[in-house]
Amino acid sequence: MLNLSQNGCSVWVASSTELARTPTAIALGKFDGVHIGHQKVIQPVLQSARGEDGRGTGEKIPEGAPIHPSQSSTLPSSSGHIYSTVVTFDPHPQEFFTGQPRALLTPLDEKVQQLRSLGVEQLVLLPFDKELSALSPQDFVAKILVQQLQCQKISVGQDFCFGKKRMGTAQDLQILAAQYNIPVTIVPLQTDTGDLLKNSSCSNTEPIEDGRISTSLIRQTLEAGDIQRANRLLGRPYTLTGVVIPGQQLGRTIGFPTANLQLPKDKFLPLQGVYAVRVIILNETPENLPIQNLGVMNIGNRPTVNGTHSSVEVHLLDWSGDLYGKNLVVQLVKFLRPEQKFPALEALKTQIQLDCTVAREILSTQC
Ligand SMILES: Nc1ncnc2c1ncn2[C@@H]1O[C@H](COP(=O)(O)OP(=O)(O)OP(=O)(O)O)[C@@H](O)[C@H]1O
Ligand SMILES: Cc1cc2nc3c(=O)[nH]c(=O)nc-3n(C[C@H](O)[C@H](O)[C@H](O)CO)c2cc1C
Repeated sequence: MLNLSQNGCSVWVASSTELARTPTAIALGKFDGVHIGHQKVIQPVLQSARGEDGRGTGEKIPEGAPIHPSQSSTLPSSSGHIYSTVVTFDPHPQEFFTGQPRALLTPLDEKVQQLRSLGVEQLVLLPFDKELSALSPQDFVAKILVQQLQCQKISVGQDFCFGKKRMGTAQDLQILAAQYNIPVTIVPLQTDTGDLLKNSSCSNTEPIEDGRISTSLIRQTLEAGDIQRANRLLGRPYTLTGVVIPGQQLGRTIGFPTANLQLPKDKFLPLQGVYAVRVIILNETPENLPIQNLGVMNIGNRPTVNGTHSSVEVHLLDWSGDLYGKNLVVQLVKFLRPEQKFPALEALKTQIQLDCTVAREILSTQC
């Protein structure tokens, strides 16, 4: 088990049910993106851990309290505390069935950060393998949720499916869990009303998409470069988080040094091209408030300089200094243009200058 801790707040990440802290209030799902639909599913388990629904005492575990991993096997909590827990699958079931690695909106570290900011105490990663995928819905509830995780309450989205061949529905879960006196909240699917309203005023020959907020919709939206919509569906900006690595030291020669980001290899990338972004340089000292900078980012192969591989690089406006080895959080705000091959570096330089002007204008008006 891995304890990721920052500012005294911890999310316990248990890679097996034996390592989980119990009893639990469980939000079940894949939760890639931790978007606003996911957040609604997670909400009820936070309430129960706070004791607002009469289950559990709501007794607070001191933030960052050191818990030794050897103490952490399904210990019933002596305080009566119910751990707000997200239970998910690792690898993503689709990756298991197809054998193809799947790019994620929120790779593990980012998912943990997002869950922490919502107030989740524990993330349990169920190893998705042949054995787990063959469990019947009845066995999944009895063995994993009840026996191993000592679940007191469950929350799922309306389209949740589980067990062998995805046979079990959210309603089945409700019926099965009722046998153990465990209440199940089924959260209705959230829709993107902003776009539904827009669609309803469009010509009626266009297919009206149902606007259901989903990981796939956000991936499509990012692939199309519609960052504003993706951010609305996520309930926060889509971010690329990584460490700055050295490149060919070319950027500085054209007056635009760029921090090259190394991202988790399973991070989902949006449409290639140039973006207006905000950049947080993560401090080594957590007491200091992180500083937010304005910037421009390019995702692409840099055809003008005969680049051989795709890179993600950011130029910070009105900033100078050394970023090598630092961790940056890049928040995407708006797609500006596709990447182009310029006949000469001078033309690229003129274009980047223009990109900076446009980005400055956008970033001064949009969040
Ligand atoms: N405004 C700025 N924005 C981004 N990086 C900056 C800025 N000012 C200074 N730097 C520093 O300069 C480095 C980038 O310089 P430069 O682009 O010349 O070389 P590089 O890292 O080898 O990248 P590339 O291969 O893209 O040229 C950054 O990693 C950072 O340490
Ligand atoms: C805002 C911005 C826009 C860029 N646009 C392009 C582009 O259109 N074509 C290209 O080949 N490289 C582009 N680059 C990458 C550029 O070639 C690279 O930063 C330098 O050559 C240094 O590696 C861009 C970089 C930035 C920061």
